[in-house]
Amino acid sequence: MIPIGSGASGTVYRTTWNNRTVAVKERTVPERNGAWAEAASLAWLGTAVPEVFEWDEDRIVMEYLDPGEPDERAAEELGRALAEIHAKGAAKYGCPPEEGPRDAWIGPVPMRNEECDSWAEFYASHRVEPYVRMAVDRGHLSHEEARVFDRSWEAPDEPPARVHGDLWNGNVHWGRDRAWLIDPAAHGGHRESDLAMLELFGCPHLERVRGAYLEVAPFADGWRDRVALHQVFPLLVHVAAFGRSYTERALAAARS
Ligand SMILES: Nc1ncnc2c1ncn2[C@@H]1O[C@H](COP(=O)(O)OP(=O)(O)OP(=O)(O)O)[C@@H](O)[C@H]1O
Repeated sequence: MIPIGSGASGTVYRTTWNNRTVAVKERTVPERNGAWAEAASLAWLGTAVPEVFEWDEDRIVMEYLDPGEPDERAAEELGRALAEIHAKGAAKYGCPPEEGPRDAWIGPVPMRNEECDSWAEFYASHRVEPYVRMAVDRGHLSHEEARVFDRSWEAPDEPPARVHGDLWNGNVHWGRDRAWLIDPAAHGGHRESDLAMLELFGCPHLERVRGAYLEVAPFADGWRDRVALHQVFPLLVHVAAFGRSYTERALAAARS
């Protein structure tokens, strides 16, 4: 077992399994449903993701992805793959991945997938309020600051998309001649959210990824003005999980 990466939830190893080279992600943090949610998310997205061969509560055995360098062609292909995934759709905003758990995780904190009739309701109830509460409880947000998040969240009415759900730069794996999506927290969501999250901490060739995406699946007018709104959720997760260094940015996004 050769360690090849680690993150919030565990360590990833390269090893041999049934005569093939695989990646095994072992959970060092006991997260109920963690492996289940990730395995179900990977299967549900089904495009540009590693194949899952086997999983149990403590580990996922999946296709090993050779490492490579970001390049423009792979970035454009990634944009088109993302459009393809989104277009697979979802039954409702907030629905869990097929055969996946309602109670999942986003990084080191819990994330609940609960069906809602509108994106605005889903976003307020399950992607904003729980993390505002968590951040306040942990002393990372004052009660006065918390009120900034007590607002309505509006994005153009679209059918729910099948979203990756945790699409920050670290969850794009640049392989040999292509890019892969790893570590999803998939659910029925708004497709603008994935692209907005990818922009949050930057991503190599982001313009290429987004350009290729929009060529296939344009967003409604005004999407640039909504990037901050979609970034409120991942920023709040950072505030709740890691503390006040993200508070000002989260507040600014919510005020925009
Ligand atoms: N299938 C794979 N093949 C090759 N390398 C992989 C594979 N899956 C993950 N890795 C490597 O392991 C690293 C950590 O993986 P991953 O993001 O899934 O872990 P994590 O603990 O969920 O991290 P975090 O929650 O902090 O994002 C990745 O950045 C990547 O370099």
